[in-house]
Amino acid sequence: ATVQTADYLIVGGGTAGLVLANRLTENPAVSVLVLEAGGDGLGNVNISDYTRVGAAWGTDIDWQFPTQPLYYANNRSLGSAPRGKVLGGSSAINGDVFDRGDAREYNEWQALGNPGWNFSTIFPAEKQSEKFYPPDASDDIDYVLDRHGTDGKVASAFSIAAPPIHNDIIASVVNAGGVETADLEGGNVTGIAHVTNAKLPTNETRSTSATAYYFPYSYRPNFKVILHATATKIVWRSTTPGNAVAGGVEYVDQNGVTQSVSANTVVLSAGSWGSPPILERSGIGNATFLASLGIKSVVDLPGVGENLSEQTLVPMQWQLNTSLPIPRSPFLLNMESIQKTFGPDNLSTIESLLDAQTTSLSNALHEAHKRLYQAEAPWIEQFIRVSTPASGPSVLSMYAVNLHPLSRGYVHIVSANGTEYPEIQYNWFQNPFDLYLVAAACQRIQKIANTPPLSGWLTTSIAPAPGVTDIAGLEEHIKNTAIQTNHIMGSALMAPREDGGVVDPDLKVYGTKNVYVVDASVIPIEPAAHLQGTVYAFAERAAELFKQNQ
Ligand SMILES: Cc1cc2nc3c(=O)[nH]c(=O)nc-3n(C[C@H](O)[C@H](O)[C@H](O)COP(=O)(O)OP(=O)(O)OC[C@H]3O[C@@H](n4cnc5c(N)ncnc54)[C@H](O)[C@@H]3O)c2cc1C
Repeated sequence: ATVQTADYLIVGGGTAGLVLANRLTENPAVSVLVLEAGGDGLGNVNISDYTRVGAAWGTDIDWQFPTQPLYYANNRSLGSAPRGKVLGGSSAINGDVFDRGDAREYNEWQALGNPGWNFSTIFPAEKQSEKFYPPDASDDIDYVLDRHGTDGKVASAFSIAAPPIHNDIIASVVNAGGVETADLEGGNVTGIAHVTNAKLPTNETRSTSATAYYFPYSYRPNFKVILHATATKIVWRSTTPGNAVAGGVEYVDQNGVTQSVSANTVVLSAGSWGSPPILERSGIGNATFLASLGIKSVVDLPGVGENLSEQTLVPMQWQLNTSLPIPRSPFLLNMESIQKTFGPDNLSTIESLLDAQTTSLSNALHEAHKRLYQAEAPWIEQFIRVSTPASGPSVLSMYAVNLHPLSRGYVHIVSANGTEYPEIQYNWFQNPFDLYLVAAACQRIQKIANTPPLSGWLTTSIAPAPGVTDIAGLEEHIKNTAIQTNHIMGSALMAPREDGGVVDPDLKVYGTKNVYVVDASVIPIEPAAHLQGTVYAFAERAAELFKQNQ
């Protein structure tokens, strides 16, 4: 086997991994080696054309992770779930929405026992990651420049001009008691506004972590990437209890041959379904579970693979009375608190459901969610777009997204075999709070749709069927139609060890001397946003920490 060495070995050249690799290699004295299971993706139009959302799913640049049937949603199967298997990772195949979370959410990262992780450190990291291109005045899209970064690496811009119906959608949200905001960035994510894409407007191509953080810097001699290299497990130099030392990583190359690389520091950036399985195969996880698979325990860490969080998305759609001359409009996002969703007089049932601890959510996370509620943090997103099929009238979609689900799933290996898919269970709606909340969110969307001037555009409801307006009927609609946002996180939680944590605030895995996780799996509280903007900011801040600790 070929042996290469580096100061830092980063497993996964995805969204977070390439940010860290880029920032560390700014110092020519530091060498970084990235192992990426996929290829470079160069020339793949399903990556570069950001409007082709979904075209890459099910192809060779998608992992196509199998998922378990949803026990609490009529045992429905979602089949396989997409994750990017290519340089850039999921930033290369995602929906390309680019936005960030609320200050109240980032401050809860710190309140959970992670000093230094709060809005005052994340906001500068957000700006550091972004290069914002303001829209033309003729596009009729508001923004606030100082909420954006203008000097960072990920290009962001609004997509095409908004059609006139958008002003009526905004007016109906306001008429139904909501608020309009000029720009959802900057830490107060409340109200309705347009949202940017990660794209370079000069040539209308997608900005990924590979186009932003790798390709322009691949000339650096200290920044090496091995493609088609699937890491299987950590190779230990010593397994002294409480202080295990990694010597490197084993991987399978494109010919199926096992190779190894050595490094002073091992960083897992293989994503929320990629990093926990590598830890488990390396002996880090629930010791009893690992013993059942014949794996010797190195660190007994029951939080590994647990606490998997995924925001659900429920379709609410109406037929328009006209066919608009656009295939699809840009996205509008309306972010609202639970108090807004229910109205002030209808909170008692949801409060008692929120108080009940019925899931595997740790007490610390449960308390954090209660504080978010008290602070009236954004909790429900309405993800809004108008699209026009090849024939027939246009369709208004106002998806209901639960930003802070209490139900938690898991990802665990099924054998010690390094390339076998893990078992993934989302566990949606295990906690009745989630189902009831989303049903009320659907009613809130129906109220907005029935409010002028938007109501004047709409004919029949497509989803759910016309007349389904009561909580019970909407709960069935939710169970039968909820799909992923693909914002998975939390499966290698940054939290105190006694609260199910896997990494400490320096992102170091408990019980090890030199193993870290830097990807969405450590993020402890969901942002009121689509996840990539937060992952970029998180990884920028992680890189700062690594540099400080060098
Ligand atoms: C279909 C889809 C749509 C989405 N839509 C949006 C959206 O519109 N807006 C938004 O903000 N967010 C969106 N997201 C979420 C966002 O893209 C992710 O949260 C984010 O990219 C995750 O970053 P990450 O670094 O944790 O993982 P990833 O970017 O997935 O990186 C993990 C990397 O590790 C590699 N890897 C995994 N295992 C191994 C191994 N064993 N050996 C070597 N390499 C390995 C993978 O190939 C990949 O390159 C979407 C995600 C998906 C999948």
